[in-house]
This record gives sequence, structure tokens and C-alpha cells, in this order.
Amino acid sequence: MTVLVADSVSDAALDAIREGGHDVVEDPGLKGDALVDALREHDPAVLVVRSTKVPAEALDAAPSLELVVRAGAGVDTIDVAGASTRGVFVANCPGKNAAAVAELAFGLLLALDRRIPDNVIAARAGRWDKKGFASARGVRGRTLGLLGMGSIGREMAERARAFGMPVVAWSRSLTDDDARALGVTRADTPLDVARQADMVSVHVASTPETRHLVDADFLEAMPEGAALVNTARADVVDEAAVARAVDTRGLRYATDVPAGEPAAKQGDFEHPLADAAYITHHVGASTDQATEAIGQEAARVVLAYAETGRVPNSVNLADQTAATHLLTVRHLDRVGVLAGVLAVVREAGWNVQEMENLVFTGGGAAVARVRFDGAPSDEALARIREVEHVLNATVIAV
Ligand SMILES: NC(=O)c1ccc[n+]([C@@H]2O[C@H](COP(=O)([O-])OP(=O)(O)OC[C@H]3O[C@@H](n4cnc5c(N)ncnc54)[C@H](O)[C@@H]3O)[C@@H](O)[C@H]2O)c1
Ligand SMILES: O=C(O)[C@H](O)COP(=O)(O)O
Repeated sequence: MTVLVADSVSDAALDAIREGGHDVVEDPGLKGDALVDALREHDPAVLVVRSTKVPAEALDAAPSLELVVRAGAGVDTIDVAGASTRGVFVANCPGKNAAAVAELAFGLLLALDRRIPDNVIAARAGRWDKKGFASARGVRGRTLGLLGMGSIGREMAERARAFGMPVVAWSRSLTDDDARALGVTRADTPLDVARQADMVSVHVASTPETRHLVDADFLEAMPEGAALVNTARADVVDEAAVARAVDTRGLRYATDVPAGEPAAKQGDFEHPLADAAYITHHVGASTDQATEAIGQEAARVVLAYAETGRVPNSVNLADQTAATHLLTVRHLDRVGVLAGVLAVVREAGWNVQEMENLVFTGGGAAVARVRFDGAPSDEALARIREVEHVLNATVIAV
């Protein structure tokens, strides 16, 4: 299998994939047209990326492409819907960089409270200002608000405990039991978080539903002088509203994912909040520990797919198909039996949603399970039972 790796992943990951007998083409600088050209040239079965964008055009460039692995968490950079329509799997490495991101997010919260970057900048500029930097609110006893209690949100809650910060959290699927187990107070809405928290950290995925989750109303509901940290994605926060809240309500803001983040790893950077906010360079996941963990998981996904055809961490396989019925066919393990069964399935108008065939050890028999949607009929079932080498067939509703 050819595996094109278009971003920096750990050497150990590349070695593991090579040791699995696969050809690895590594070119960490591939972006835009260069990525499309490389996909066309190498026609890989697997593409491994970090934040590099994978649009429909890239998916179309490699006819043999079967799997895109996001060596990270967020898949908003990949045309997942486009991959689905092309029958291409997309998988990520959930949770493997969560501790690293939480470490940065907490660093930014503390930096906002104590103005650490400004302290440093002043000292570097030859200015001593103990008087100017001598006031800070402190974080112990202050309420931390969390939006999103996935892997990173949970890591944040753990760290908040160590800093003596009560946590109020909103997450779309957070239950009271989950909240109790995590030692956080569950909020019904994001606005409830805004109202109760002194500092808020954002950890939801970027989706159409989470766009501008932090908007003018949210910022208005936060107390004066509150702090906000965004290590999720730029579009989750309305940056124009943030700029106004910085001016009018003393909001303190830090982001690792500024709007207009350059695709290139180095180059010029301009941002309207560059002076008023603390902006880091999308490095939340960039610790050695996270890089190792992500690399290991990305390699595991590639190798598992190559060896089993199954995709760990797939983000575009239907959790639940439209199947309404399960057809179970016990049959002798002979050539052509399944073709005979499927011919009847097709004529009956049953749409196959899931299918597997398991062979019994030593017995020469097998069992096929076909989940389908369509109206089952006794007549079709009777015809399946008559297919040569079929031992038995049943249909149940699922
Ligand atoms: N700055 C960085 O370097 C960095 C690193 C890793 C992840 N991230 C970002 O952080 C995000 C969270 O990472 P994670 O590891 O916690 O992921 P996760 O999948 O464990 O958690 C995602 C969270 O987003 C919420 N969510 C997803 N879709 C939603 C929707 N439609 N409406 C409301 N909530 C929704 C989930 O409920 C969950 O709380 C990633 O999606 C990524 O964008 C950034
Ligand atoms: O979603 C993620 O995992 C992060 O945004 C990390 O991005 P990176 O792989 O470019 O560091």
C-alpha cells in the first residue's frame, strides 16, 4: 500500500508503517496545488495529514485513495462529506493530544491573569515595571467555564481542580451523572456558562452548529474583565465581537487558533487582535509527548486498516444505518452461494446496508448476515432457502 504523509509526523510512526510493508512517501510541506499534484503522482491508498487542508479536489486527484488519517483531533480541515460520497474513510486520533492542548489552554489562562507575556516583553525591552504588573486577580476560587467536555474539556476540568477552580461546563451531551463524575457543575446552555464563569475556555469542535458559539450575547453575559481562551477553532468565536468586548468590557482574550491562520508554517502574520490579545501559533498539540502519541495512533490506524480492512476512529461511517431487517443465511462454504442469495435480494428490492460472512472452523459451513432496508417477503425468503447449498435463512426486524 502507498501511504502519502503530507505533514510532520513522528519518525517512529513512519518506521512502523514501513515495517508493516508499506511504501511511505513523506513530504511534510505539501499544501494546496502541491498536495493535489503529489496525490496525482503517487496515487496513494492512504493520505496522512495534520492541519493540511484536504478539499474535494485533493480527494479526486488519487483514484486509489481509500483512507485519510487526520494525525490530530479536528477534522474540519478535511472535506469529510466529500470523502463519504467517494467511499473514502476519514479517521482521526481522538484524545491523543488532549493533555498538550489543556496544558497550553491553562498556560494562557494563567498568562491572562498575570500578564506574563507583557512582563516578559517589558523586561526584554529594558523596562522594569513591578508597579505596573503588580496587580492580578488570581485564579484560586474563580469559576472556570468550559464549553465542550470532550477529551480536552475533561483534561481542563482535572487541571482546574489542582488550581482550586470550581468548573461550570456546557457540552451538548453532558449528563448530570457525567458532570458529577467529573466534579463539574453542568450548565444548561452556553449562556449559563458565560453568566457564571470568571474565565472561559472553549473546546468544542468546529461545525456549522458551533460557529460563533461565543458571540456578542455570550460576551455580554460574561462579567466585566473576564478572560476567554480559545484553543479550539477560530470560527467557534466571533472575533469581531471579541474585539469590541476587549475595548468596552475589559475582556482579556487569548487564542491559539486566530482567524486567518496562515496555511504555511512560517511567514508574515497580521491580526486585528495581535496587540490586544495573546495569540499563540496553533501549537496546542505541539509537544513531543503529543507528537509521539499522535504518531503512534496514526500508524495504528493505517496498519489496522491494511491488515483488517476496518478503520479505527472512523469519523464518517454511519453509526446507525437505515437497515430495518436482518437476513441470516446459514450455508455451505462454497463458491457462488452468496451471489445466488444476493441475486434474490436484488430482485426483492432490498437495499443492503451492512453485510458479513463468517466461516465455521472445520465445518465447511458459514453464516452470512445481511442488514437491509426494504419490505421482507415470505416469497423472497423461500427463494433464498432454495439457493443451492443454503442450509437455512431467516429474516427479523432490527
Ligand atoms: N489548538 C490545537 O492545537 C488543537 C489541538 C487539538 C484539538 N483542537 C480543537 O479542539 C477541538 C476539541 O478537541 P477534543 O480532542 O476535545 O475533541 P472531542 O471530539 O473529544 O470533543 C469535541 C467536543 O465538541 C463538541 N461538539 C462536536 N460537535 C458539536 C456540535 N455540533 N454542537 C455542539 N458541540 C459539538 C462535542 O460534544 C465535544 O464536547 C477539536 O475539534 C479541534 O478543533 C485544537
Ligand atoms: O485538531 C488538532 O488536532 C489540532 O488543531 C492540531 O493541529 P496540528 O496537527 O496542526 O498541530
